Amino acid sequence: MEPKSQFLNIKDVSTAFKINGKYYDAISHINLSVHHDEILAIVGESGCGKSTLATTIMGLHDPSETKITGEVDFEGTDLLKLDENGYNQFRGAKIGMIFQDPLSALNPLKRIEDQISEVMDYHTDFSTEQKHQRVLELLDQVGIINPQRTARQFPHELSGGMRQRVIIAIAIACKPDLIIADEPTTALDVTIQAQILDVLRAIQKENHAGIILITHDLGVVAETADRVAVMYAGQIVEEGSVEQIFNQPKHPYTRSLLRSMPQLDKENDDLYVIRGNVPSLQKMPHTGDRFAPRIPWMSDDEHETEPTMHEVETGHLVRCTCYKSFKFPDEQGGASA
Ligand SMILES: Nc1ncnc2c1ncn2[C@@H]1O[C@H](COP(=O)(O)OP(=O)(O)OP(=O)(O)O)[C@@H](O)[C@H]1O
Repeated sequence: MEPKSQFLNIKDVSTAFKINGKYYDAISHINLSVHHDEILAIVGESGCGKSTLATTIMGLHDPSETKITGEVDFEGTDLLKLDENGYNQFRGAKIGMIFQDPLSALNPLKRIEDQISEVMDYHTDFSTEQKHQRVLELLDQVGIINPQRTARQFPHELSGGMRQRVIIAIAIACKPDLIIADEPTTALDVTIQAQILDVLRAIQKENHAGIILITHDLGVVAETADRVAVMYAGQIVEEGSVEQIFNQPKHPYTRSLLRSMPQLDKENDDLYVIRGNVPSLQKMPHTGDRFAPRIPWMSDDEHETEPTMHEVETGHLVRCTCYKSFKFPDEQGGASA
């Protein structure tokens, strides 16, 4: 098999929001790449900066309220240098987006066909008939049973799962190389969730797209992703293949997330609860391991002062050397959780 080529390189990207006149980093010095033919999951609790990373790549921040540094190299173009017009050449065409809430992403007053055609109006010179055919093909590709009928319908006539399929159809209409899916299944029930993830996987295979899948749900990650980046408090704390992350998790945060995940085959009466909360932007520590306050039984000298990423195996990176001595209280005897 040919090695997968990387086409998105996020280099040292930080995004800060202006709060009461001062800038605070929501994501700090992110380095990450995405390859064709892969699903890269970004996981972490709410407030870790996952969506900020997605909206930074997509150029969706108001420059008067946000300070962004670094480089987002997409097939040779630094997206962060583009103005709104420049970005519009990429969004919808080479980069597709799928958000959590399909209802608010669709126009309630327009038929599904018109909403899918719109993106082609902008990025292709298809005739009306070509667009119509493509709409039917796309609806079929995302698993809609009766594309003719759905094309004529309005969003309120569709179920949540159907609407999310339509959003995916819009996102893939121009065969983008990159699809960013931010919590695409959170609003859906479990059965529909599985179907939508199947659709995403099929599209990734068919279109050779690279997909960034943002989720807080490790079950979704295990089911869907090829590679995983774990984010905590605006930083990537661990990155690796789905097998490396699930079978040999290293960072205390990754291990804590996995321990707090309900298991299908076990009684989940006393699931692990991660102490404390993700710090707010104003309270974000700038030195030391940002996760340290939530594992207070570890002593300061077990953490690096300025934690950096360490490659523990090919493609498996972990921030801070504290992973070497980290144990949960019940693994070391004595101290209580
Ligand atoms: N426009 C903004 N102005 C100020 N702070 C913001 C803004 N957008 C996000 N934040 C803050 O940045 C941090 C990261 O938020 P973000 O939404 O990226 O996290 P997330 O991991 O995607 O969480 P969720 O899963 O809840 O969406 C949070 O502390 C959030 O409150």
